Amino acid sequence: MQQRDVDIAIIGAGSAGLSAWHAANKYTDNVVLIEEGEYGTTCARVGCMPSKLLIAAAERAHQVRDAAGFGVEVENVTIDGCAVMARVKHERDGFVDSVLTSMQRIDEVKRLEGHARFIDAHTLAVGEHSRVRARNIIIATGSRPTWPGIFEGAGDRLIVNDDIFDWDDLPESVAVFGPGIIGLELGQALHRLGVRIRMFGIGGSLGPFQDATLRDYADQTFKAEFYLDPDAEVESIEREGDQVVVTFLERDTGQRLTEHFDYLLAATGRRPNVDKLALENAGLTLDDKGIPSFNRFTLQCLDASGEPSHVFIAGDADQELPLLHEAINEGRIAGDNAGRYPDCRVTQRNVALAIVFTDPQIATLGPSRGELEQRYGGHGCLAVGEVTFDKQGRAITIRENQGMLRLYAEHGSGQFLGAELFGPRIEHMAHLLAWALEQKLSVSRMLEMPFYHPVLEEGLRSALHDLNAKLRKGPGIIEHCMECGPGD
Ligand SMILES: Cc1cc2nc3c(=O)[nH]c(=O)nc-3n(C[C@H](O)[C@H](O)[C@H](O)COP(=O)(O)OP(=O)(O)OC[C@H]3O[C@@H](n4cnc5c(N)ncnc54)[C@H](O)[C@@H]3O)c2cc1C
Ligand SMILES: NC(=O)c1ccc[n+]([C@@H]2O[C@H](COP(=O)([O-])OP(=O)(O)OC[C@H]3O[C@@H](n4cnc5c(N)ncnc54)[C@H](O)[C@@H]3O)[C@@H](O)[C@H]2O)c1
Repeated sequence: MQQRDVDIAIIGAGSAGLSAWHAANKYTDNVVLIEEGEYGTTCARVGCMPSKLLIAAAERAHQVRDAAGFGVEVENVTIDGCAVMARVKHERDGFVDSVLTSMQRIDEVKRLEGHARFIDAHTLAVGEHSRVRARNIIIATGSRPTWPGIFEGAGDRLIVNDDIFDWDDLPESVAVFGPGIIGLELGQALHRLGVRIRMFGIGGSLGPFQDATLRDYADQTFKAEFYLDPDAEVESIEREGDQVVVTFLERDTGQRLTEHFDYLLAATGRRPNVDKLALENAGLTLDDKGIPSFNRFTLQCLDASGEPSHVFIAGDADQELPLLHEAINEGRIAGDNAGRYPDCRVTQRNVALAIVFTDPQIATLGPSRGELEQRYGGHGCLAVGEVTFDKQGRAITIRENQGMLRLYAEHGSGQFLGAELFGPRIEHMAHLLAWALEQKLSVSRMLEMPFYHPVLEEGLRSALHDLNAKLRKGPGIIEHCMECGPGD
């Protein structure tokens, strides 16, 4: 049994762990990075990057098929599933390689391979081979997919996102369970690549939407493209030969259908990897899901008496905002504070920003609609402005005139509070709005910003006009805005 004494031990060499490692190394070179699985990060291996590669192929297929709408005839569009997957895997391997190359800068003696668990508040066991005693510990263990027991009926035809990126060819059919972020992104991409899909949800929830108006709009939009039932009645899931047999009531007809699929994709949420850390030995306060309670500005976990401890948590492991940029920011804050401990600094956190790479794209920024309702709704202080893209000029020119924006602001101050967005190329507009939110701009001030013509952001300007009118700080757009160009 190897015994190590270190200043800082980091559990997990994912995006949060690597970011923590770089920050902590500015304070001490006695840091150890512990990893139980493959190096390369979830983001590069099975998350953000391969999913966006698959989506990019699907977008191209969709554009080619849609070309006829512009008078451009493309005949015999075929999808070569093997070529699609070969590109996904080739580019994915490139992203993983770049992570592995940067990891080579970490001295081998500073890495430990094996599963880490707490022996006591300052001691970790790593596999059966090492014990690490650390002044500070950073938990950066990420998350993993989770699914209900009924899916087990699918046997080894039950897959998660990781499995898709191992395929050599595209299958004929997939039953997608969970119209959340992963389900919508991957399900729509598979559909556009010619895979027969049905998408089943539970309780009506769809993507990250909290705004019911927007959720209904998006539901109708996606439903027009592929079979989607966010509140599905699935009666059974069974295995038959090499296939999964799903019996369900069809959304519009209520008819009982039994269909065969090659796979069942479970996209029903992720759980943080904190359940196998023996946290009961760490002397921390745990919440009702077994996740350490922590301060989001220092990333410090609370000890059993509720005081800031020497243990930190970052990335998907804390489940607060399971997104890549948050994992990196949190890793940096945790690494920095572990290095400074006990003189930990409170760090400014960015406004929440999340983008879903469906078509139309989805984005949320600022506090959720639920939080805003709680803070402002009951007092009649929340104003909502909206616009649809149906008649928006630029969106019509590119045949992407589907979508709706819902923007929120505070009555009185007129301050912009956040938004839920669904529309063409929303990733860019979401950044503009997140930056405006960071700057604490009022809606009137945002309307003073330059808007080019003809661009999708003119749709945003219309939503801002509507919001400003709801705030009673300016006129709404009654008909077409005379100051604007056509199709604002
Ligand atoms: C399909 C998919 C698509 C996504 N797309 C996006 C996107 O477009 N944009 C975006 O912002 N986010 C996206 N995400 C989310 C993003 O990938 C995660 O938020 C991010 O990768 C989390 O990083 P992390 O460091 O917390 O976890 P990870 O990168 O998973 O690292 C955790 C590491 O800890 C290790 N570990 C766990 N337990 C132990 C232990 N006990 N001992 C030792 N090691 C351990 C694991 O093996 C793992 O390597 C996506 C996720 C998925 C699944
Ligand atoms: N573009 C991005 O930034 C991106 C992309 C992918 C993943 N992610 C991250 O990964 C996280 C996890 O994504 P996810 O899609 O797995 O989780 P999610 O929470 O977004 O969605 C899970 C969905 O599954 C549904 N569901 C739950 N149980 C079900 C059941 N029994 N049958 C049918 N549906 C069921 C839920 O109602 C929900 O709609 C996200 O929260 C996000 O932070 C981000």
